[in-house]
Amino acid sequence: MTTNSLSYPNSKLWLAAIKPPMYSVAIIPIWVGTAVALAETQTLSWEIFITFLSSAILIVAWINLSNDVFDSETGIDQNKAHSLVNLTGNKSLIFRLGNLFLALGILGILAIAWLQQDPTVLGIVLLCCFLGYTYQGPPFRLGYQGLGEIICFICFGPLAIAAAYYSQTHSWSIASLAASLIIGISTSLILFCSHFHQVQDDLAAGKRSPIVRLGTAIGAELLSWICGAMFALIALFSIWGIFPAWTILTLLSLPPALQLCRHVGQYHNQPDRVSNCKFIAVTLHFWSGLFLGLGFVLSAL
Ligand SMILES: C/C(=C\COP(=O)(O)OP(=O)(O)O)CCC[C@H](C)CCC[C@H](C)CCCC(C)C
Ligand SMILES: O=C(O)C1=CC(=O)c2ccccc2C1=O
Repeated sequence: MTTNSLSYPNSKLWLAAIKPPMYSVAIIPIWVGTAVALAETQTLSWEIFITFLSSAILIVAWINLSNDVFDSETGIDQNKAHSLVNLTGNKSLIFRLGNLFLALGILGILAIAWLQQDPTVLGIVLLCCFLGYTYQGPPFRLGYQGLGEIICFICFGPLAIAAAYYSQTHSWSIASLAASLIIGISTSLILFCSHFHQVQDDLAAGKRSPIVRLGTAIGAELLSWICGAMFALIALFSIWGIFPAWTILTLLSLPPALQLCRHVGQYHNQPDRVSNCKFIAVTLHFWSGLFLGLGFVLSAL
């Protein structure tokens, strides 16, 4: 088996660089927006759903590849063996590959806009891509000011879910807006958790992530409050009748939420031990999003 200078098998480094579980952030908002549309209209265009899903995956691939490119320019990824730029030693290849994914992703959304003779979805997705660029690309690099979580919330929550819902219905809805708040929170939690183990590297590169600003102890406490608020919102939206009763299924994702809060609470200041918390947050995002969408689909039957 091929190994690198740190004696990690190269296959593991490549998997860590490609981050397959992270593509949950592309799938879930399209699934939830489409599920709300199905529940409200009893109709579903599979063609639009599959095209939107493929485009979202390609766009998230672009944001990840370009993140490695832009981070290689600021030096923040110097110690990150699983950066695609460090692994290949070819920044321009990763940049061009990322741009190809972006172009293909936008092409899929263009096809939806052309098919429906309506540019609304295209406009929303282009706005997402621009905001995603401002997170990491020059001259903005807003992630370095600690603004990543807000951008993430807006893009993967209200914007992505409104676009997925609109692509099916050509209208807007309160339920889809409420669902987007839940998905926006759970997606931002992933980014928030990804900063706990990177405080030293972030400080050295001048990146003032929320965890650099707050410290790991307050960050861990805030994480528990945000998780609590997320489940409280789900319960309130169900009680108020904005969500159908079946969405109570989302409570089945409480175990990963509890695991995440306990794990970060215990190890917030131990980078080696807390480094996997991002993937517990992905598990929470995946299951809560899956059950939330399922709740809407079941209510349509
Ligand atoms: C690449 C992202 C985070 C990595 O951040 P960081 O540099 O701290 O981590 P590493 O240590 O791994 O280098 C994700 C950033 C997401 C961004 C804030 C918002 C992106 C918006 C998307 C373009 C929206 C896609 C919408 C689609 C689902 C229709
Ligand atoms: O590599 C990462 O840490 C992340 C990649 C990514 O695409 C994403 C998307 C939405 C929220 C968080 C994250 C990451 O943390």
